[in-house]
Amino acid sequence: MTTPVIASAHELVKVYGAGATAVRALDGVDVDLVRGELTAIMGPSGSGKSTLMHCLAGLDRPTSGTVVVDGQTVSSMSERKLTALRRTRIGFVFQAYNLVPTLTALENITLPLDIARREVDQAHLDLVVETLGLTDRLGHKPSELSGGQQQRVACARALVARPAVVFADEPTGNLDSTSAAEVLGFLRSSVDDLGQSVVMVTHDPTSASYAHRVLFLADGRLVGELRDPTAEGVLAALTGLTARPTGAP
Ligand SMILES: Nc1ncnc2c1ncn2[C@@H]1O[C@H](COP(=O)(O)OP(=O)(O)OP(=O)(O)O)[C@@H](O)[C@H]1O
Repeated sequence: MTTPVIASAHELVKVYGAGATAVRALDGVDVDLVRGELTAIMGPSGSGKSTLMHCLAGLDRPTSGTVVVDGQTVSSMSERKLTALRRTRIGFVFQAYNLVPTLTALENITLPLDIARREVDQAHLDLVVETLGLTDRLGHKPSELSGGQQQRVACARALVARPAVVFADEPTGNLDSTSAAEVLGFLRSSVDDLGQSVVMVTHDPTSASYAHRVLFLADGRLVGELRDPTAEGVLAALTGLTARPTGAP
């Protein structure tokens, strides 16, 4: 049975370093992320957004607390199982695209499936490629593509294996506003039309307004959320957060 929760954190704590220089990047985060939604994580610089995403995605181990993704307890998994989970059930989109320069767009898109020796579902590949407007760019190398096109290739690569959830870390951080709108529109339609679940870290209120739900972090804690946000609403919430005195509850 599929639950409505695709990923959850319970009493999640992440401390970097030790002693006087220790940094409590996450300070007891409890959250359920809903399947079939685009969730944005926002907050001031250093509030723990990337750390939360990395712990949820199994890229980083929490100091304490529990992370469950797609029904599996990631926080206590062996490294070998975690690698398998990341490869088969989780898709990633990074700010820097991370495409292989010597491969064509198509080869980049199918690379994770090729590495996992899984067959390409041609109909799904065609759908993803068409939705992303990449059909006539498949034979191009990354250096022959614009930044927006490269990021769309990275999105296609994340989606083609039908992961349970896609984690995107500042996916539009390097893009102009037109390309950013295309990529965000696609991430949203991958949820609305393809049934994907997507979690995205962003600094940008306009980007966050594409989400179904925005979570706000401050000082390693979840301090609020907005449903069906507007860019203005997100900006107002963020302004309230940055105006908080340091260490305020
Ligand atoms: N590997 C690390 N070692 C030590 N401290 C770290 C490490 N990674 C993050 N931190 C610290 O943990 C805190 C949270 O960092 P994190 O990168 O999660 O914040 P963020 O909200 O994503 O910030 P930004 O918006 O600037 O990217 C910060 O104080 C940061 O300096």
